[in-house]
Amino acid sequence: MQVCVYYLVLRALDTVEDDTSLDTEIRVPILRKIYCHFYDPEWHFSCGTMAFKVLMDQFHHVSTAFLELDKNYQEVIKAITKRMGEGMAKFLCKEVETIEDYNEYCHYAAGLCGLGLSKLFYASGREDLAPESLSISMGLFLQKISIIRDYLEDINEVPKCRMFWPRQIWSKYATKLEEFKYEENSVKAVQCLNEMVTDALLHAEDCLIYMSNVRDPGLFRFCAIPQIINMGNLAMYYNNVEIFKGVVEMRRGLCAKIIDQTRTMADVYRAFFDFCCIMESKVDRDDPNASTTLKRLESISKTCINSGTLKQRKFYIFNHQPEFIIPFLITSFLIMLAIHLSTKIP
Ligand SMILES: CC(C)=CCC/C(C)=C/CC/C(C)=C/COP(=O)(O)OP(=O)(O)O
Repeated sequence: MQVCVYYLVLRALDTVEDDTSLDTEIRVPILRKIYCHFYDPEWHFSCGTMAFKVLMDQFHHVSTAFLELDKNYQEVIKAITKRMGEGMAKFLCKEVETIEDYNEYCHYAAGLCGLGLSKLFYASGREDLAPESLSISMGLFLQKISIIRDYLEDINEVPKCRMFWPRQIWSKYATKLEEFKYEENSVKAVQCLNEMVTDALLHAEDCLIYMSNVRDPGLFRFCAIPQIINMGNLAMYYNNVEIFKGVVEMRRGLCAKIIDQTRTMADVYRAFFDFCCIMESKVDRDDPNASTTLKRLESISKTCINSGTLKQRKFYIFNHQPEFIIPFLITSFLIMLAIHLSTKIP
């Protein structure tokens, strides 16, 4: 229940932050003060679209549920919402220029979410309190991959584009971030993408340490499944020009397999190791960041190998093969059946 309320509260913050149809001057005070409205069951603020609009229009359900939580949980949720709202408000008025800004923005948008979750796990008595920096890395790793994936959506946002890729990185490859949308800039766009992926890889090892310390099986799956999907997405985005053309998403079958088969830390090491191998195989030696990328991948792979748990290797690597073969076999069978039946019918 506490995680559900926490999610809805943070989703409300995100909805206010994302609604570019509202002026910054309107959104900033809402972001800064939303935590005060948890105590006012009448409060709501109409913004966002679809399910997010329903959430905002009927926010009283969230505040009612919030007030039913234990005081310990309320304090954690309130404190994180306050800090996150402040940070998001800061970045509505400021561009992400440097890598330091990028890390700071991701800290507010997701690092704090990780910190709050660790505090909720601790308050529930199911976990020890995780070190802050590891909790923050769990959020940063997810957030950075989300920012990489959303390049096109953010740049095409109306009425005003949004830019979370740091200028310090993209300015090495373009004079304007939107240049990456155009086919003729594909080579530079992919080089920039690869640098963004290489930067995100910095958080993978912290995530492995964090997850290796989670004891409760339910909480472990809650943490591990999104991180494996995240690492798989990162492998898919690396060196992939499609990021600049539309949505690139992991196949649902592979997501389902991850959800179904993730139980222990050995499953996480195996997945991270396989996705590192996939990325390694995609590194173009002429890429300006190739050696840094390879170094980071090697370091993550070593952590997985040193865990001593990699028995069933290449679990995710070869899996696309059967998924390709099955539709092929079904089609072949249907064709043969059709031929057979056509010879029987006079
Ligand atoms: C300790 C621990 C378990 C930490 C995890 C912290 C956590 C869940 C951070 C959220 C990160 C993230 C990418 C949110 C956006 O989701 P989205 O893809 O729905 O984003 P969007 O709709 O805003 O694009």
